[in-house]
Amino acid sequence: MVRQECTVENGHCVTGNGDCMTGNGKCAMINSDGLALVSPIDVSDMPSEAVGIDGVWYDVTQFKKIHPGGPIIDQYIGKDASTVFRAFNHDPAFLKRVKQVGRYKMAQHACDADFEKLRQYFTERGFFETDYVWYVMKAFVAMSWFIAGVTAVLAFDNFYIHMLGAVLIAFFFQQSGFIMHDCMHKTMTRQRIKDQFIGTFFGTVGFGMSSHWWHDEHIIHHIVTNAIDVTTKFVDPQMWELSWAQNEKLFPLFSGIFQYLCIKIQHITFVPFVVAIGRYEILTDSYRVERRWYEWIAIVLHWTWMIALLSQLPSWRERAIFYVILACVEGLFHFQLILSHYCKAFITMDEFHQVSWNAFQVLSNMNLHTYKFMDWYYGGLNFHIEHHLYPKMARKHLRTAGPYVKAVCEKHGIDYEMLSFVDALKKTLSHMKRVGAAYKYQSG
Ligand code: HEM
Repeated sequence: MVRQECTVENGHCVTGNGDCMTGNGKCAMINSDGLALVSPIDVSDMPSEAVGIDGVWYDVTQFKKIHPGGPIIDQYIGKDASTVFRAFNHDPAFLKRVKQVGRYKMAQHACDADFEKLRQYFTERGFFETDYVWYVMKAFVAMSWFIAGVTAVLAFDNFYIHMLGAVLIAFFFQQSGFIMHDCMHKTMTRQRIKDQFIGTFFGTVGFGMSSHWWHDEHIIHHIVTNAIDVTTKFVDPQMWELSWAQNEKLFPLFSGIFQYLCIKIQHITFVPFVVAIGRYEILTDSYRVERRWYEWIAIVLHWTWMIALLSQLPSWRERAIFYVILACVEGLFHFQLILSHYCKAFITMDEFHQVSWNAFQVLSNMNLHTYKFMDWYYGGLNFHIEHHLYPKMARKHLRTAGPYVKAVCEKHGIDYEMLSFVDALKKTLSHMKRVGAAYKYQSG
């Protein structure tokens, strides 16, 4: 950690920890990624398990057990959660459910006020509202891929058309995945139960993975993106795999000769692994953990239609090839999420609570540069920085939000990165190679 020159306005440090009382411009601490750090809050007199919002401690000892956002709230006990509370569009009225148990001195990052102003501007422009006509079209597109895929299997007696059917079904999976993503962020009807139901229809019955399992992991991924606590082995669950380490900070989680060999050749295995086993991995991961009966009904429904479709193919060989093609094409779609994060900043949980949450969302994300007409293919999530900063924003508005977010980043010197898919892949592969080379063997 080093000290950086900081900007002083009206006697206050506007770059870093807000303690620049001397005005000598040398007081803000920055970490190795160049992020300004604020001093940790003094919690010595915090009376109970409390979360800080806008300078007030709220006792969550009981509430955390029923918090709809899940146990991730634990990570904010004794911490200031004002930014993340707003990022998930919590209604301030929710706070009436919890008791105030004290006050604390907030330390603010200069950029946060601008990101918040942007939120208000986007709210006024209706970016957090649902366009139902747009969603009807999205559902129509997804179902069209499905009908085309099924028709290719049922109406033709030709091997190659059957395999084309596998590709079409993979596109149905992709579009269903995006709709499930919206629903699990509650950005469709914006009503919890309805969105979860629609999300389960597209994500579990359609795509085949447990949508609620995915939601539970995804919420954590959004809040502690690219973060790790080595002591407790707590890590962004969507950003770590057993077979590669995309950042040096993940090294303590790996050991043994098998993982050593995997990491050493990770830049070679990365693409084939994602394509060939990505789908099987995500499905089996979700089945291993899932215990909710309604999810299991949806999983059975998925396999019912899938087996019924496969049974229409003339031989076991053709069925096997069909599913492998379908899984590989769907595996290709996984790159989008991976490329948006893998070569970006990683952070320890200690530092995580000292940096600006907004600034770190920008630094731990990358946008994919593409033409507007291709947004359907990326589900609009090619504007991943905007999605992470404003997870409740309707995805049809992410592209429009882009230039505004970029302007705030430029104002505050935060590196806003946007690369083409090919450049992002090249950068990720050379990053994986460099990280793999740095890994030293650790016995298990
Ligand atoms: C005392 C403070 C808090 C209260 C009273 C509270 C309350 C709530 C409520 C009522 C919801 C449901 C909103 C809805 O369905 O529209 C919710 C959702 C959520 N909360 Fe909190 N929350 C608090 C703090 C936090 C903190 C500190 C975090 C981050 C670590 C967080 C993360 C979330 C997330 C991610 C969701 C959305 C879950 C989803 O979309 O399924 N909350 N919270």
